[in-house]
Amino acid sequence: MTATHPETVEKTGAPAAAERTGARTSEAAGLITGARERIDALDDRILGLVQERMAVSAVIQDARIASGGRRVNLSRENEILGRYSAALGKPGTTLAMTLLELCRGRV
Ligand SMILES: O=C(O)C(=O)C[C@]1(C(=O)O)C=C[C@@H](O)C=C1
Repeated sequence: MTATHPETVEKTGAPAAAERTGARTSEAAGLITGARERIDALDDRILGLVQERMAVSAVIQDARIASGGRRVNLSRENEILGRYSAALGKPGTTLAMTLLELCRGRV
């Protein structure tokens, strides 16, 4: 919870746009507010895709385990880590490891 300076609180009780965004002009505050809406929409899609990935991964793991195999397939994980690393560098590797943990749990 962040404190709001009393002068920035409008009658609605909502902080002014400048306070919400950190901008020093109303133009910048308007741009930031619009761009944040786009980011929220993108994050909604990313979260939906992560949940979809988890569901597809579970289908694969369940089939492999039911056939007598193991939950984890390290050579496939290395392929995935390589793709994320090639696209995004070291943080991509971290992101891929987080996705894999969400999909198959901790190993
Ligand atoms: O591709 C597989 O074989 C999967 O089981 C999916 C998945 C993944 O989420 O990408 C999950 C666990 C495995 O260790 C490797 C990859």
